[in-house]
Parts: sequence; C-alpha cells; structure tokens
Amino acid sequence: MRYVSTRGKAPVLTFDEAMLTGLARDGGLYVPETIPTLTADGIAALGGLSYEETAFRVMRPFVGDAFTDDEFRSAIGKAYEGFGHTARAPLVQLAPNHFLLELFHGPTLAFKDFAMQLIGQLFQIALARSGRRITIVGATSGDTGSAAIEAFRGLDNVDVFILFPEGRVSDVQRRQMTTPSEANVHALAVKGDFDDCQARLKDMFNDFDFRDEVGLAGVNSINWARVLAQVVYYFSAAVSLGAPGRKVSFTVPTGNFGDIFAGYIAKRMGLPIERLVIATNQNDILHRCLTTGRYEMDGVKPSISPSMDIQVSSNFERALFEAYGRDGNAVAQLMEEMKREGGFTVSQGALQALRDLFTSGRVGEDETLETIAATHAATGELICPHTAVGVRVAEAERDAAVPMITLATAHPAKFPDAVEKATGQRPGLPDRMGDLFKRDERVTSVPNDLAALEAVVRERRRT
Ligand SMILES: Cc1ncc(COP(=O)(O)O)c(C=O)c1O
Ligand SMILES: N[C@@H](CCOP(=O)(O)O)C(=O)O
Repeated sequence: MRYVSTRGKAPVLTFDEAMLTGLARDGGLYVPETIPTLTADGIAALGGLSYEETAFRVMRPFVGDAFTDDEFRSAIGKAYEGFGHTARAPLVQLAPNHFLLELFHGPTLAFKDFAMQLIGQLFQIALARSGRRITIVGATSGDTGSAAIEAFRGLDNVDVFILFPEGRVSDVQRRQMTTPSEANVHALAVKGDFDDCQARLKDMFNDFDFRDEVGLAGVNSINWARVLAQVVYYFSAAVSLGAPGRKVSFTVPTGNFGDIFAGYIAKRMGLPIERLVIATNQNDILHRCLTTGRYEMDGVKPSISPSMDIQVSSNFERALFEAYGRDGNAVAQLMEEMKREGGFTVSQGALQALRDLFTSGRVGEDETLETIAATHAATGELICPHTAVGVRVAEAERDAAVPMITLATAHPAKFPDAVEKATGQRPGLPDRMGDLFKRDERVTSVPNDLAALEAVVRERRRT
C-alpha cells in the first residue's frame, strides 16, 4: 500500500514512512493511493468479533508490509487493553433509532485515545527497528494533546511538545497536559488560538532545516495513521446495528474534520452508511462552506465546546482532494488562495460531490446547553458539550427509518462547568484521575511566533 500527498508533489511513501513523516514535504496530507474495500461477507463476518479483531481486519489492508501480522496484532492488543470498557466503543440508546457511540473510555477520556494509543505502539516498533529518535510536536485544542502525552510519556527515544491555546482549554484538559512529570513531556501554552497553534506546527514542518535537525514527527490527524485507527469504530458500531444488511447514519461533532473523514473512508470501504452529518459549534466554517460553497475564515470564537474551536480544518483538505477527483494541483491552488486571501470558493462540481457525501448543521451556545439538559432529563445521561452539538444536529437531521449514531467524543467530566450549568450535576472524574487537581503543573508560556517555538524545542529536546 502506497501513500500520496493531497498536493501531488511529495514523495510516495509506505504506511510506516507516511506515519513517521506526518505532513508531506509539499505541505499536503498523505492519503492511500487506493482505498481497499471489504465485501459484504467480510463486513458481516465482523459481527460478534472483539473490537481488537475488528480493528485488525479493517486496518490490515492499509498497512501493507510495514508491520507483520504479529506485530500489528500485538500493537492493537496493547493499545486497547487499558480502556475502561470491554466493548472499547459501546453503543448506548438515546431515543428510538438514535444511539450514542461512547468513545471516551480510553485513558484520557476522549476519542483521541483510539488512534493515539495505537500509533504510540506502532511508533515504538518502527523506532526500535530503525534506531531513530524523534521529536513529536502536536497542536491541540484540548484533547489531542493529553492523548499524545499519555501515549508517548517516558519513552527514551521520543520528546513530545504540545502547543495549546493559552486560556482556551478546560481546566481538566490543561491539567492532563501540564501535570505529567516525565522529562520528555513539554506543555507549551501559546498566546493565540488553536488555528495559530496548528499553523505554527505546519510552519515547523515546512522549515525543512528545523524538521530534519530535530527529527520532527506529527501525531495530529495530519498523520494518516490517526485517521485510519478511527475508521474502525464506524465498522464496529454499524455492524452491531445490523450492517451490512441494514444502513446506518452517523453524526460527528467536527472541528479538524479527522473523525468524520474516517467515516468517509469507512463508507468508501463498503460500509453501508446512508448519511454522514457534520455537526459544528459556532465555529461553523464547514457548515457555511457546505451551505454556500465559500470556505472562509471568520476568526475563532471561544465556545463551551472548546475542542471544536477551529476554523482552519486540516482534514478538509483530504475531502477536497477526493471532491476534486484527486487533482493535487487544484488542491494546492486552493490552499495557496486560503493562505493569501483567507478563503476560497469550491467549484460547483466539487461542491456537489461534497454535498452528495455530507450534510451539516450548526449549534449555538444556548442550544448546546439546552441539549445537555434535555438529554439528561430524558435519559439520565450526562453528555459533554461536543457530544451535545452532535446530538442536536442529529435530532434535526435524522429520519425515522435509518438508525442514527452520534459520536460521543469526550467524557462529560472533562467539561464539568458546562455540564453543571446545564443540569445542576457536576460529573466526576474516574478514581484513577482523582488527584488531578492536586498535582503540580509544569507549563511554558510561549508567543505565537515560529522562531520562539522552534527555539524552545531545540533547547529542551534531549539529543
Ligand atoms: C471532544 C472532541 N469532539 C470533537 C472534536 C472534533 O474532531 P475532529 O477534529 O476530528 O473533527 C474534537 C477535536 O477535534 C474533540 O476533542
Ligand atoms: N480537537 C483537537 C484538535 C486537533 O485535532 P487533531 O485530530 O487534528 O489532532 C484537539 O482536541 O486537540
């Protein structure tokens, strides 16, 4: 299996190379050259299997020769053994034909653990083989950062630097990143928003001297392996509701577009998905784009679902690549225009292709609170604000005939203030995290400036 860049000008790589490379050297994102499919029988055979075996069968065709079957199985086994639910990604019924897919039973209580725990294992195998050491730099609006730290903390051959927007993540999220005491972990509070963090991260990848000097690697959803690991739970959920014999739809609370792009890959692989619904908070660039055809920056507005406070949605580039018939030049031009003018207009043909695949909805702050309250009143479930954005859009978009699965992307205890405001109940952290607010914090405040950030990485990384 080979991987090509969405901008068409970077070297073609194998799975492990693409995983260790992160951003392509032409600024694009790696995608598989072809998308493997599973037959209806192959999908039906997933029924009743463990999450781990499903993961192996769904992801194996994308991995090629990069890992042996034994290595890959062992990595999957270790990745999910620490999850707090035997099903790993259980489904809970919210209403007739509306289900929540709980993706927050991993070590840091958000869906990011599904991919990060796996790539942590795969990186270790690949690095041990090559004898390399790397510097991971990640950008986070709150959840990716702690998941990355959890997956890579304490490793001798990896340093992890996480850029997060100062003052714009929840207290639990910040403490998950600032309290680990391992010497290879560095939490950097950037004076800016998530878009600034992600832009500086991409600037670092495009500074080839720096990139090569520090052995830069990326674990954001820039990294294809992150997206791939998230494809699995679309299969496990759909099969448990009757796929391939029965169609299902998914609503996905969306920011950087990685999670819903994984759903698109599942559909391309043959999973009978009727609709993929994008749910945004007030940072609604994706909803506006699907509605108007114009993808235009509007400034990040802080919200009570802070992990989705994103405007420049990294993986949308992967969707554009598909919508433009895999034309890397066209994508490169759009991305240039975005950089120059802060927006671009999607061609009619590509817009239609996107609309054939995705529908969308936007949820304001009060509606998010109302949805947390209404869900609690109707079902007794406490849901996080991101999940609430999904539930609200799903309720508006779903039709009675096809089961709708809304992705519950984080544990409510990561956002206790919003949940308490809506329901009067303050969700508690699991016992193993009970001392989170007693631990010492270690964080460096850094300006939103490439040279300053690169200087911190150079100075702190171990050589
Ligand atoms: C809790 C939560 N929900 C939803 C999202 C959106 O996911 P994506 O960026 O893959 O669209 C994120 C992060 O991006 C998140 O942390
Ligand atoms: N919401 C994310 C933003 C970064 O997402 P990624 O999936 O591109 O790594 C976060 O919580 O950090």
